Amino acid sequence: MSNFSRQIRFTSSMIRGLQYRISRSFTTIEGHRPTIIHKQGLDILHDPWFNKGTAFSMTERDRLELRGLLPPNVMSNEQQIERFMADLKRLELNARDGPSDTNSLAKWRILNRLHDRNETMYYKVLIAKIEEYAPVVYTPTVGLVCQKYSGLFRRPRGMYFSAADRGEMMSMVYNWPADQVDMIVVTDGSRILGLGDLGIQGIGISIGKLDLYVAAAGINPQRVLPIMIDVGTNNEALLKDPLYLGLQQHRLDGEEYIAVIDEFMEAVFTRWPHVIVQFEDFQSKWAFKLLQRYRNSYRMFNDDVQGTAGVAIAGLLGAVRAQGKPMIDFPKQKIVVAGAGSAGIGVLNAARKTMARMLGNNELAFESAGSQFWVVDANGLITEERENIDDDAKPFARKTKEIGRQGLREGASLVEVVREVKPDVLLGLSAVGGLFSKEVLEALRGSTSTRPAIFAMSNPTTSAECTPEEAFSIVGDNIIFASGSPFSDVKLGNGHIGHCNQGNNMYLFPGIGLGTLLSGSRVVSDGMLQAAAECLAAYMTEEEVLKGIIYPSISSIRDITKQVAAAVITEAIEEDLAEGYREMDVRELRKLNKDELLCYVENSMWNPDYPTLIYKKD
Ligand SMILES: NC(=O)c1ccc[n+]([C@@H]2O[C@H](COP(=O)([O-])OP(=O)(O)OC[C@H]3O[C@@H](n4cnc5c(N)ncnc54)[C@H](O)[C@@H]3O)[C@@H](O)[C@H]2O)c1
Ligand SMILES: O=C(O)C[C@H](O)C(=O)O
Ligand SMILES: [Mg+2]
Repeated sequence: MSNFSRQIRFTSSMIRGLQYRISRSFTTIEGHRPTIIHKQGLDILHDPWFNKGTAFSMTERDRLELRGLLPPNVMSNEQQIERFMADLKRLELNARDGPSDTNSLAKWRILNRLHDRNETMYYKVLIAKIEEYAPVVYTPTVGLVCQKYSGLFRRPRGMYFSAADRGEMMSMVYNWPADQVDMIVVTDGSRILGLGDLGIQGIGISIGKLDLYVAAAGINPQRVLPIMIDVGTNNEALLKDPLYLGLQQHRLDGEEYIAVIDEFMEAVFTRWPHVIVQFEDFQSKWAFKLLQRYRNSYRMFNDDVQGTAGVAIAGLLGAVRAQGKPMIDFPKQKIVVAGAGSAGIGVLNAARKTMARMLGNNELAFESAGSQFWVVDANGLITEERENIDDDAKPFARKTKEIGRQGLREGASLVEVVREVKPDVLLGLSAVGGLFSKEVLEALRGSTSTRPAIFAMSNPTTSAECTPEEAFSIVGDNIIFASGSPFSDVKLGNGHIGHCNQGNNMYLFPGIGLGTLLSGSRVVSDGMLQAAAECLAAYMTEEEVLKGIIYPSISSIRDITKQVAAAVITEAIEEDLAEGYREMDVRELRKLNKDELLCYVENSMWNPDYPTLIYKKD
């Protein structure tokens, strides 16, 4: 559409200006160029990208034929937000007993309606109050939203490709109005958080992830696209629900399934050759296969496999430092992992590689690193005796002889494994709420570590393997604790605080996406992912980790994302993958020193400021 192309042209010239500024100084003052639009009056007020509501100045109201269409008192940005927040604050006052599902959903509705009518203000609120509202637009409330999506759906957001669209996708992509899309988050709804198959309703997770792309990575909201690929659902309740909005058929499988995803990938990359596609919440069965299928030919990554792995590595290294040891001691950690799905296996592979690198990066080192992990799934401890073992889990199956010596056996329960292994780290990616029961946590008291670490990473809150209260009260005040969904810190008896870190892939995926975009790399390489993880690990100071703070606060997510993106770009340049982005071609990119690169990243981030609007006839 012409609006979009105009916007894009302006952004290009802004980047040119930016290059100039980078060469002159490192200030980040963004000149606000006007935006030319081709609509007037009510059409503007009904367009969430241009609507400023009561904040339209009188001159703009005259210029855009808005006079009389709004109440006369022009509000400042601050007043506008204050008026909006009043609704949300009322809800908070009504929720004295803590957040209830009804209350969280009510907050989501209020924010979602704002998103529908005024994008700039929505992101202004989200960025300014990310600590308060990430739990509403992202985990845990987004889980609830997905569970109820068929009922909550009002206005469409994003695109739906279904099994019924086979053969049509190449033309369907042109129904999306934007000529430029930077970031797609796609799901098939088959494993939404720890809530299982939610079919088409899983689109909520793509929307939530992209909200973080805008808020944390400053991706322009006009260039993000949430996508749901509806290949059916195996959720019997949804199949029977007459109000379910998706295809009421069982999921496609095998070649038929792959054909749909192949067609989708070809279609989106034909229309937007530079887009980055993040795969989200695909059941493990497909997560790895699709990643292997596409990662060398498309700009894509799987957040659950690769983003989670990096966040876990950063946390695991933080836990080593919190024990007062150097990171290089990581290969000595004994790690029990509960869950061998896309997330668990992703973490295991990355942790093993990291250990192997520290041990000398040879075959022997890789073998030796493998012996630091004990993996427990729904059928207990995984050993070489396991029948029909998944190829992805096979490298982590324990040898029968070895575990015999440890007093363990195939299928041993989690509590038995923890009791016998006495691990330094207990990490859960099982999607089973409460899996780290009193018995399991009591067994962890026998850990040989001075500061055992517990990662209850499953989402949403109801799927967390344990709460921080349970962990601190049963295992002890000295533990390190992280959970996937947010929990409050715990007050410990001695007046100290038991820190509840949020170990969530939100600390990496926005930076991986932004870094890939700005580097112009055609693929997301292992090295780029590793650089992202190392950057997050290095973000925490010695003082913080010794206090048990191994992940940053979400309030600094924009800064973390900037650093991660710069690390990803640097690695892409080093691996000769970078091709540059728009006017910042790779030669220019190579010339930037570290500070200049950070400045370039920051200047490339979209900020939620109302642009001056100028009307021009189409
Ligand atoms: N914190 C994060 O950033 C993050 C990132 C990705 C995924 N996750 C969470 O991880 C969870 C798992 O995701 P996934 O894609 O790997 O799911 P999945 O369903 O593929 O895997 C779950 C695994 O847990 C195992 N399991 C089930 N019951 C168990 C039990 N009683 N004891 C031990 N293991 C058991 C299953 O056998 C399977 O191996 C989800 O809740 C998801 O929200 C969190
Ligand atoms: O969505 C999240 O909060 C993290 C992760 O991607 C998950 O699937 O749980
Ligand atoms: Mg996910």
